[in-house]
Amino acid sequence: MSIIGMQELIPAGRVVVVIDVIRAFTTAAIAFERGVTDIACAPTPEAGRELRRRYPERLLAGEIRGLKPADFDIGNSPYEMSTAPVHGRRLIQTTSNGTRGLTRCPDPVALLAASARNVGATARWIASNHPGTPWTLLCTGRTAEDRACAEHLDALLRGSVPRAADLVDGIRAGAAELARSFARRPVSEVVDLSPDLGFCSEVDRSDFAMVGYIREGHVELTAVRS
Ligand SMILES: O=C(O)[C@H](CS(=O)(=O)O)OP(=O)(O)O
Repeated sequence: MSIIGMQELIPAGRVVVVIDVIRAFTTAAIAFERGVTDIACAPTPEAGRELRRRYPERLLAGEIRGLKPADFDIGNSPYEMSTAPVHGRRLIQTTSNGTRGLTRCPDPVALLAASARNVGATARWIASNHPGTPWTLLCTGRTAEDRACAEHLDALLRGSVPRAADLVDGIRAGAAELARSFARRPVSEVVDLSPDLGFCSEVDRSDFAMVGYIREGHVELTAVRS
């Protein structure tokens, strides 16, 4: 049982949960809530574009340095995803941290993507499907929100009852750290997280785990209710 960062090795024989609260796996959770059927996760923008050449019917979502590239259909924004016409669509998602983290897990017992939005459903899926298997929780960001989500999930998996309010405090602290770092960028590169933070802070709004299957060099996420 461990909580690790992106630089650390992932031990074999684990259920691996890749965590990205701000914003990749909050965006992915909203996509599934709105009727997306599956999400092919790419580690880089070029890999995402390559997947779109292979699957032209899919929408391409994601960011480079937090901003939507002109040739992408949707950014990495939960707010934007909450209004995009995506029902019944298949997506490709590529982001700086979250989708890259998913591809760091070569041979997990099970692979999941999580944010605060589906942390409880993630714990229930693991308890139902892999009781007794050790877990590794991979925080893809360096700021406080992923660590807070990992600690919340770790507590749930151990049978404790963590406080949602503590997780929300961690998300706010992480958002403040990110805002300070964005403020140092040139104006044209500043990312405005404010429309997204409410979505990122809604603990347990999604009632599904996002389970990943490794297919043809990428990870395919589907929403699984337990
Ligand atoms: O879009 C995001 O929130 C980040 C990119 S950045 O760190 O804000 O530039 O990507 P994610 O993979 O969602 O952490």
